[in-house]
Amino acid sequence: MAKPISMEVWNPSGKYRVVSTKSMPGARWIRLLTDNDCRLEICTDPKTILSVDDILALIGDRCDGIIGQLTEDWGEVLFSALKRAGGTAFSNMAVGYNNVDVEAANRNGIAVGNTPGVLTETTAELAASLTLSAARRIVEADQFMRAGLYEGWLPHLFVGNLLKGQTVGVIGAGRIGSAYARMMIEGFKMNLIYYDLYQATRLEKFVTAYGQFLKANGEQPVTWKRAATMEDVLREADVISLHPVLDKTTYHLINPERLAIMKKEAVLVNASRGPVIDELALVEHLKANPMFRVGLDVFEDEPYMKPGLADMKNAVVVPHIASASKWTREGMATLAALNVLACHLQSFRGQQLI
Ligand SMILES: NC(=O)C1=CN([C@@H]2O[C@H](COP(=O)(O)OP(=O)(O)OC[C@H]3O[C@@H](n4cnc5c(N)ncnc54)[C@H](O)[C@@H]3O)[C@@H](O)[C@H]2O)C=CC1
Ligand SMILES: O=C(O)C(=O)CO
Repeated sequence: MAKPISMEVWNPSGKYRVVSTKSMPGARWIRLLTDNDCRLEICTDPKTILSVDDILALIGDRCDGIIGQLTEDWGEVLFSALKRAGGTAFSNMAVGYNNVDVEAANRNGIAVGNTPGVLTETTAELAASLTLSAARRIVEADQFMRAGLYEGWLPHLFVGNLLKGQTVGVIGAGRIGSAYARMMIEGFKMNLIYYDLYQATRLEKFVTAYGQFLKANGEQPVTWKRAATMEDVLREADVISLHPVLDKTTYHLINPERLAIMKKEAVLVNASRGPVIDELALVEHLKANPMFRVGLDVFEDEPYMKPGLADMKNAVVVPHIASASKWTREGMATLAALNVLACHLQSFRGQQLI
């Protein structure tokens, strides 16, 4: 087992030992735990991604509940160690839980929580930012400016794509996909085509009502369509944003065949999970189609990019920051603490947790 790693301790005399593998924004989550008789231990090791061995050392011989991160591998080894340490609750500080083996948690009697909802708008806003940056070549133009290359206005300088009146395609129209769709429809009057396993009834109603509003005001109404296949979205849309969960059905959902049917000047955005795109195939597609642009928040082998991606001018890349607003990150931390309290510490029954 790895040597014990550095910890910051809150409320040392608390009855329940709760561990957080990272420091998280805000003070509310700390207060919630310490006010509810928890001894909170926050790992302060500077290592960005903790290994399974590091986390085993954090769990130790006694741990009632633990808050972990999406970069960590939560499987049988950790859940059985948590069970042996007397723990019954784990919360991921994320909505995505593809890093968590829920069946292993169930086998070991560990309740699992995630933090949906508080990051919906923040993540959708970042997807919208990536869409605009890619469509209007913001990063390329910024680099050009800083390199002192600007000699004056030119008719062909950094010509990009107009969004208004174009079609936005959303794959995975859940909380974030629907919020993104609304931003693009309301903000840029785009038409919608979406693909999801389930019907996005509220989104459809919104687009219908907004279309009627535009028409009543003498403007071109926006439209929506639920696609029968993902291929329909890829063929028809000018902008495609990916928002599904990552599981077996969405792994490499964007592959060479599907890239080939997209419009040559399409914009593809991914703020879901990296492995939803076959990143090597994407690099080849970007090389062969300079007018095809992508905005990526997530990568197949984070923190790395596949060879060649960093050289592509038609790619905008940011380091998994889609949920990085202060309000959201504090909300995620608060939800994670509540998950541990609500799932595990039954003795708090009847207490006001918020
Ligand atoms: N980049 C970032 O920082 C963030 C990334 N995420 C990612 O976004 C994902 C979505 O989050 P939410 O919208 O809150 O979840 P959600 O559960 O509301 O939406 C996911 C949608 O994907 C759909 N879906 C599942 N399998 C599909 C398939 N094979 N084809 C098409 N659609 C499919 C579901 O039916 C659902 O509507 C998370 O699982 C997470 O991985 C979430 C937050 C921040
Ligand atoms: O919540 C998630 O799933 C993330 O990716 C973190 O923002």
